This record gives sequence, C-alpha cells and structure tokens, in this order.
Amino acid sequence: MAEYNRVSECVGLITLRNPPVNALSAAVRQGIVDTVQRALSDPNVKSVVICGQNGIFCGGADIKEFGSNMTGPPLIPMIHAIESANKPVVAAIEGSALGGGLELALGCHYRIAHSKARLGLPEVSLGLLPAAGGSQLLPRLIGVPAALNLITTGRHVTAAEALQLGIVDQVTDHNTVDAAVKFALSVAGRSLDPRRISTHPCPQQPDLDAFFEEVMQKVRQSARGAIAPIACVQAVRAAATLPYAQGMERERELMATLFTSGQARALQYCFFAERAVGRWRMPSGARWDTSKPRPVHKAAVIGLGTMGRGITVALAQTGLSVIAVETQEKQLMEAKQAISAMLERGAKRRGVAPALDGVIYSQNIQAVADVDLVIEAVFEDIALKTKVFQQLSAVCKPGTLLCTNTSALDVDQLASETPNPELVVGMHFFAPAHVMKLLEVVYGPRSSPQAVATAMQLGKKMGKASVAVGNCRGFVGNRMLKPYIEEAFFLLEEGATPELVDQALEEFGFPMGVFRMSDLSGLDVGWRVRKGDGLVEPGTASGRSARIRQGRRYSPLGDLLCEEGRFGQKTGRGWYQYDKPGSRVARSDPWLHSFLGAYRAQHGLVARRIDHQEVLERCLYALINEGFHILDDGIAAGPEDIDVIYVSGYGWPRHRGGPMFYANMVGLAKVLERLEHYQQLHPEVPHLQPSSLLRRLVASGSPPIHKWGEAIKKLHSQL
Ligand SMILES: CCC/C=C/C(=O)SCCNC(=O)CCNC(=O)[C@H](O)C(C)(C)COP(=O)([O-])OP(=O)([O-])OC[C@H]1O[C@@H](n2cnc3c(N)ncnc32)[C@H](O)[C@@H]1OP(=O)([O-])[O-]
Repeated sequence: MAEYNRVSECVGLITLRNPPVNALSAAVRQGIVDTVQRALSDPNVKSVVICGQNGIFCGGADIKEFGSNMTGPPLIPMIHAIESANKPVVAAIEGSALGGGLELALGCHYRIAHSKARLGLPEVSLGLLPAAGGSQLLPRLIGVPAALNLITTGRHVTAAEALQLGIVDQVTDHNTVDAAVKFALSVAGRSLDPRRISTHPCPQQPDLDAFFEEVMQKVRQSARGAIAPIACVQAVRAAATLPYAQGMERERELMATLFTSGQARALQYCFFAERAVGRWRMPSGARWDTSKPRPVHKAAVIGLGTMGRGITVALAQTGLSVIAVETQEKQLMEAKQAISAMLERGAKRRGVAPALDGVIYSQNIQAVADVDLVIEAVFEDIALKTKVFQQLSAVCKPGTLLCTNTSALDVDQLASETPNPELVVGMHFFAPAHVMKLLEVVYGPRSSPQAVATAMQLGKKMGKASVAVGNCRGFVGNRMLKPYIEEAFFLLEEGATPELVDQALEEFGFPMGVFRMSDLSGLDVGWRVRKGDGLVEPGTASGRSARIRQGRRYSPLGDLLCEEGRFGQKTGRGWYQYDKPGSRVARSDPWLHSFLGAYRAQHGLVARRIDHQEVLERCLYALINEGFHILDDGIAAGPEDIDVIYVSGYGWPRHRGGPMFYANMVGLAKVLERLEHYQQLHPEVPHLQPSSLLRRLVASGSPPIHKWGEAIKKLHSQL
C-alpha cells in the first residue's frame, strides 16, 4: 500500500509500504493511484514527492504476482497519470529503483537519488522487457546506445552513473526525502512540459539501420538462445523509430510473447531459487534460521596454487585479514605477485583501493594460530591433506573452523583426522575462485550446523551463490557431470564427432560443449582421477570386453588421447587442435577424426548417424537422472539447490532454469520414457537406469517442481 502525508505545508508525500522491497503489488498500485489522486485534488498541495519506506524506493513489479491472475490497477495508466499531472512529482530514490520502480520514477517529473542508490531495468534477467514504458522512456531520456546497454544487460547503475547518464537530476549524501521535498518546493509552479519524457523525441541515432543490425548481431551472440534480450532490442528500436503511442503498442506486443514464455518462467524460477538456497537445511533437521554463524574476522588460506590464490583474493576483497601460507619460497613469491595483481585489477574495476595490506604471507603454518577460519587448498592428495589437517588441529586456537577446498576427496575422512570433526566443512570453490559465482558448502555427518552457517555466511559475504550439500563423491556438481561426460564419450564411439556433440550442447545454450570445455580444463585432470580409480589400462586390447571396466561400459578415449600427450589447450592438442600451446581458438583436427575411425575399427564398432536430439537426450537426461539420485540420497535438499549449482557453476543456460527445472518443463514422464529407451539399448550403462525417485514421482502424477519437496518427503515416508 501507499501512505499519504502533507509535509512542509504544501508537499504531498507518498510513501510506498510493502516490505522488504516495496514491490508494486496490486495493493501498492492501488495505493499510488489513490494517493496521487488525493495530492492532485488538494488545492493546498503544490508539489508531490514519492518515496519508499525503509530506505528502498522500489524493487519493481511484484514478481510473485506474475504467475497468478493479476488484479488491481495496471502500471502503465498509473505512470501516465503521474506524468500528465499538473503539479511537479519528484521521486526520492534511496536503496534501489529497479524495473517497474524505475519506470515509476521515469513517470515522475524529477528524480533525486541518494549517492548509495542503485537504478536499473533488470527485467531482461527475468525473461521480460521493461514494459511499463521503460523501453520507450529511457531511450528518450538518455539516448539509444546507453538505454540499450542498460535494458539488454539489466545491469544496475550507481547514482553517480545515473547522474552522468541523465537518469537522475540530483544526487545527495544526506536525507533523500528531505532533499526531494526541498527540491519539490523549489520547482512548484514551473512549467512541466519539458519534464514529460514521453513527449520528447528520441535523440537521433545516425545510420539507424546499420546501428541496430550490429547491436542485434552482438546481442544474439551473447544471448545464447535467450529471447528477452532480442525483444529488448526490438522494443528500443521502436522507441527510436515510432511515435510514443505506437512504440508503447510495440512494447506491449513484445511483452505479451515474453510474459507467458517458458524462458520467463525459468528465469523467474532462478531468481527465487537463488534466494531459497540461502534457507538451507540439513537432514539432521538443522536449518539456516536456527543456526548462528560464528564471527569471522581473520582467515587463512593454506596452499597458494591457482585455487589458493583465487580464494585469498575473494577473502581479502570482503575486507577480512588473510594469512596466506605457502611452504615453498619460490611459489610464495610468485603467489604474492599474482595475488597483488589480481587485487589491484579488481579494485580498479570497482573503483576502490586494493586490499593489499589485508594479506599477510608466510611460509610457516604456525602463522595461522589465531585465525577464526582456515581454508586448505593444497594439492588434491588425501595423504597431504590429512597431514595439513593434523597440523592445523595442533596449531589453531580452539574453535577455529577448518575448511577444505577439495573437489573430490571425502570431507568426512578429513574431519576424522581432527579432534573436532564438528568444525570441519568443505568449501568447494570453482576456478578462478575470485570470479566464479558458485560455492558448494559440503557438510559431513559430523559437521556442526554452526560450522555450516559460518561457511554459508562467508560465502554470501564473498558474493557467492553458496549451496549447502551433503558429502559424497563429486558432491553435487561433479557427481552429475560424470554421466554427462561419459555419455559424450560413448557418443563418439558410436559415430559422433566432438564438433557435433559440442554444437548440440552450445545450441542448447551452454557456453562451451563438453569437449571444448575438456580441452580448456585439461584432459589430464580426469585421467589422473581415473588412474586413481584403477580404470586406466593400456590401450592395446580390442573388442567389447576392452570397453568394460569394473562391470560397466567404459570408454578409454580420453585416456588414449592423454597417452598421446594431448592434454587440451595447454599442449595445443586435445579433442581439437590449436595454433600453439595455450591458444584458445579450437579448430577441427583431421588427426582426431582418423583416430576415431581407427579406434572404432579396432573395437568392431560401426559408426551410425547421430543427431542433436540424441546428443541432448543422452547427455542431459543422464545428468538429470543423477540429480534425482542426489535428491533421493538427501545430498541436495531440493531441486533448487541443484539448479543453482548448475546455472552458477556449470554454464547451464539460465533461461532453461537448471537441469531439474528443465526436466520439469520437458515432463518427467518423457524424461523417464527416454531413459528407459536408452537403457534398453545400452544395458551395460548403469547411469541410464532411471532413478527410483523419478519413477516414483511419475507414478504419483508428476507433481510440479515446487511440490517435489513434499512429494519426496511423502514418498520417503511410504518406504
Ligand atoms: C508490466 C511489468 C513491467 C515491470 C516489470 C518488473 O518490474 S519486473 C521486477 C524487476 N525488479 C527486479 O528484478 C528486482 C529484483 N530484486 C532485486 O534485485 C533485489 O531483491 C533487490 C536489489 C531489490 C534487494 O536485494 P536484497 O539482497 O536486499 O534482498 P533480496 O534479493 O534477498 O530480496 C529480499 C526479498 O524480497 C523478495 N523480492 C525482491 N524483489 C522482489 C520483487 N520485485 N517482487 C517480489 N519479491 C521480491 C525476494 O524474493 C526476497 O524474498 P525472500 O527470499 O526473503 O522471501
């Protein structure tokens, strides 16, 4: 709702009240309509100020209303009524003015912002466009190129940038409402015609057709199949070429297509899923709201390889003091240089001073004696990590949280090497750790809720999408990746090429297909793991039996490439060829195609035609099937956790919502049917055997994804 007061005798002050972000729900819209009417009809009121309670102007339309029958007054006539008012209306912007919130402010005649405020039109990230006039008003106000940048990326700008662009008229460091009231008094009685943005012509853009063609090409490329950015460009083009009323009509048509699209549903699901994972819970019943995190003022990182360096930067950027330990002197000096350079680059980008003094370097593990939390990032070797954990237990003050950045080792086994296993959790970062959004916080059966709460809070401070997951081989992300990669290898054996598989996955929306990704991260990484698992054998054997290991189908293709020294980009050869070692442009490699031919001949395999649909079904449904196993095992608390992991850490296209959301969209019965089909064809592949949870969900009528939690609980209680 909206509250109305008269202040300074002749200013009508309208305050939006809808915690936490004053979203424009039906009640708020009704409140604005009523209070604006009241202010305009009061002869004592000379001007009007609109603000939001609790230091936030408005977070935009109420996203929760989108899935329902929308009632209440519509936004557009409400904004038009404000713009055509005969008394000046000033928006007092504190906190955020986003989406419909900024469109409301654009309908006002003036905008005053607090210096810490953020403004933007982020609808594109929800699969929409700014369809309460934003796509038509912003280009008229700040010009086509700047408006396109904001609308197609959805980025939030600071008050300073908003002032520079001309979105706001004044920025204040003081009380924004007071400043806006003062401003409103000063402009009372002035002509409002020049302040009505909808009446402005759009600033001329030279060579309009060529300009939009180029923009559209760039946007299409970065959108990777998302439709909203394209519609945003089309809407801004309408602003640049049509009179306002016709532009509004075009905006409405484009929005109508987006509003009911699967992509909008997926993106809005991601918005809520990212918030839901913060409300973590453990199978023991421990939860986010009953577990208090310990304060962390000082942290340490052990091991300054690639991961340790990135983690040090991520910690230092949150303002923590960090002890960075590396026992090898040469490594330590190199790490210091690299970390300082990363901190400087990051600080320059954010326009702040680099936190160089926040990091103390040491060769001695004793230096971590008084820290609150340690993140161990030494080489992935259980004996080495065990030794480090034993040393840390002896050195650290009582109560220090011990975290391991392992990506594959058993967190519980490491915990058992310490006298206080309840203080041990995994913090699985993704490379580069200061850039990648995802953090898996891995709890073992003995990790305390307080330890999980502390790691989750630290993750949030570092700006990560932190997801609490149980302890198992590969945790959630890598465990699901394994069947996905194995299916890709099997497809090569059966007749596909790396190019075909990658193209299918990239057209689906992944930034890189599985083979280009493998070349980037290095084929030797998986080779080392498979060797450790006793799967790698000399490549001389032939026939079907040579492709069965430990009772299941196995493809040695990756091992054979490694034996040839083809480790990917770093050696200039992998699944593709590169101009030189370290170069990034993948080119098709005739050697690989003849190698695949010879391999098939050696093993009596006959290549067949494989289409994109089969690539997608086999790779993605195998990955999704593992996701159902993970839910059934209680390793992830819900489908949102899996989806956030995949969208923020594994390149799953956000506009497809994550693997579990995708399965829900495709239809659980269809996913089950295709898995059964492929399982019949490949009985020696256990990961194609449909998970019992998937079968049970289908048998119980395929409930929608937001009801899976209840269904899983019910299905478990029936066992
Ligand atoms: C014709 C239509 C044209 C217009 C279209 C639009 O405007 S589209 C909209 C365009 N606007 C946007 O895209 C802005 C979306 N919002 C944001 O970017 C951020 O929330 C923020 C920057 C406003 C505040 O960040 P922060 O870190 O301080 O807080 P937080 O993020 O943790 O959120 C706190 C709680 O508020 C909830 N909630 C938030 N916004 C909305 C909403 N609009 N609605 C409903 N709920 C919303 C959020 O779910 C969470 O609930 P929970 O989990 O506690 O139950």
